[in-house]
Amino acid sequence: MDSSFSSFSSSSTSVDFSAPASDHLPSFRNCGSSLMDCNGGNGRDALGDSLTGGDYHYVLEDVPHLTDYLPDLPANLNPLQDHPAYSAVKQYFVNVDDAVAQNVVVHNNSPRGTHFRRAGPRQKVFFESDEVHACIVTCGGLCPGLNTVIREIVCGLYHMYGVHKVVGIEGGYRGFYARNTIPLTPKSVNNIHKRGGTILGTSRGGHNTTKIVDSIQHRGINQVYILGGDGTQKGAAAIFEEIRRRGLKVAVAGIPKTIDNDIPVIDKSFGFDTAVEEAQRAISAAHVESESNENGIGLVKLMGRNSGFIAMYATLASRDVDCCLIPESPFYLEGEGGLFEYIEHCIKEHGHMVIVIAEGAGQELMSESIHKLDQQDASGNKLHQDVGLWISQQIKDYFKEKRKMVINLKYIDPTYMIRAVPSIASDNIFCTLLAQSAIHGAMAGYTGFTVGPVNGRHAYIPFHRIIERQNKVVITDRMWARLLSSTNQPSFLHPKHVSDEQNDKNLSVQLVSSFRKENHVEENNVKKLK
Ligand SMILES: Nc1ncnc2c1ncn2[C@@H]1O[C@H](COP(=O)(O)OP(=O)(O)O)[C@@H](O)[C@H]1O
Ligand SMILES: O=P(O)(O)OC[C@H]1O[C@](O)(COP(=O)(O)O)[C@@H](O)[C@@H]1O
Ligand SMILES: [Mg+2]
Repeated sequence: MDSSFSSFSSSSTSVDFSAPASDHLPSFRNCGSSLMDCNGGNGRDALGDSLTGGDYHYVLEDVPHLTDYLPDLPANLNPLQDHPAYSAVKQYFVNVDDAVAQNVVVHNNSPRGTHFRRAGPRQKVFFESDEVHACIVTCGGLCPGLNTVIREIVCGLYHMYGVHKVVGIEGGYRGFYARNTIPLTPKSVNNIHKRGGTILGTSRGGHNTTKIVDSIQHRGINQVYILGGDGTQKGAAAIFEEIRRRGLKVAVAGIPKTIDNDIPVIDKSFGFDTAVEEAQRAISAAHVESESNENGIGLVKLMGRNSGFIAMYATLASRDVDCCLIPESPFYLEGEGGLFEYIEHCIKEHGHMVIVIAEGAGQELMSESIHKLDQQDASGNKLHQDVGLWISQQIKDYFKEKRKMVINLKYIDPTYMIRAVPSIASDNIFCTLLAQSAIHGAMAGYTGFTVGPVNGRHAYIPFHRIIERQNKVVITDRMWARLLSSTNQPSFLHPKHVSDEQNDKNLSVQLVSSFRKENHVEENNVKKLK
């Protein structure tokens, strides 16, 4: 095998079709969490030669199908073929072997690499319309667009597939076993997309796989639509495994929700654009305040627990921001090239400045200067200390005590306002497509998948690819370089400290401490912070 192939096979269960067609087993591919014969006797269309025996280095990271463990499941023709709106569409159904490439930037000798099954309606469905009993649950933090996805799942099931039994699970995962369900109809959800939040309620914690699957089984639910972030998708994967173990005809579909944009593989999560848009209002306010006061500093804290995408994109969009601090890019306060020096430069040069800080930035600095509290939320996510308040105080103290300068710092914390708003128009369309892709996948018998755009095309992605890591800003990528060039802020890093391992979770700390050691910043800095 060509050694270059290894970089394309990020999952340990990936199957390599790189060998010549005659050499490999054409019916094998990666079906979610286990390797299966997905081609024989399972009622599914066989994969065409183009998928399995075509060009070299083609990997399909496929999702499970109900017929993988229920081989005698009968298929029916998709009712959409008689639907007045869709039947006129040329090629409305996706081809059975359509796949979406994970890598679209290639060289003339590149392997074809990893692909995901393309989302969309299939000619064959594995559920009769009147047999479907679907449920929808929303888990984790809020995100603009949740209600739109709920609405579009309900309306899509009703209007595209004639499904009339859809219920909502109240209050996140624990609602499966602790609450009654809410009947959902196109009428009851008609206006919900105009509201922020989730009409179903949400929660952290409370994931009990056995109790949840008992409830699904007991209620006769056979399609489960799960809206949530990385934690939720882990929970969805556990639910799917238990359903498969029990041999139930229940499709489990995940719809990725995260305002932090921390879910990997997909291009972007819904609500993210709304959040960036809403953040502009806070940044503009910070700019106005800072411009109007002598030595004004406007400081805005935005969400981003481990990933700084909202801060980065809001900064790039605004152009009013002079410094953006994110969890992925360590920084330091004092000394040459530090934040304080840069603030002083901006104030002297322009008379004011705007700083955007993501909530997860600078946590390692804070823990050096204040008592560290190792707290978690009910889902096990690390609870951060308020970096906005902390850094405001650090800046004020430094300029008052060390520089004898009067500064006017205005701290704006719009975090919950940003995620509680209704989604903007482009997110509404995105939510609609996600909901419809999820419905088509479940009706076609796929299960154990998350739906999302990969290079602009919706795909079914196995859970393990979604939950194996978090999506982070790569500070050696062009986007971060664009940000640095737009704000003119220091990178806070010596180039030699930036390695390929930069997304290692310990790297922030390593980078900061190695920088300090080499530049003798530690003594001066940490003591002063204390
Ligand atoms: N590893 C896990 N296994 C099973 N369930 C999980 C796991 N991590 C989180 N969950 C559940 O998923 C739900 C949402 O997780 P959380 O991390 O709060 O939000 P998000 O899904 O937005 O990341 C919670 O109900 C939590 O109990
Ligand atoms: O206060 P809450 O509701 O726990 O939410 C805070 C967290 O929720 C988020 O907005 C999103 O997190 P999730 O996507 O994991 O739900 C984070 O940015 C933030 O740290
Ligand atoms: Mg999360």
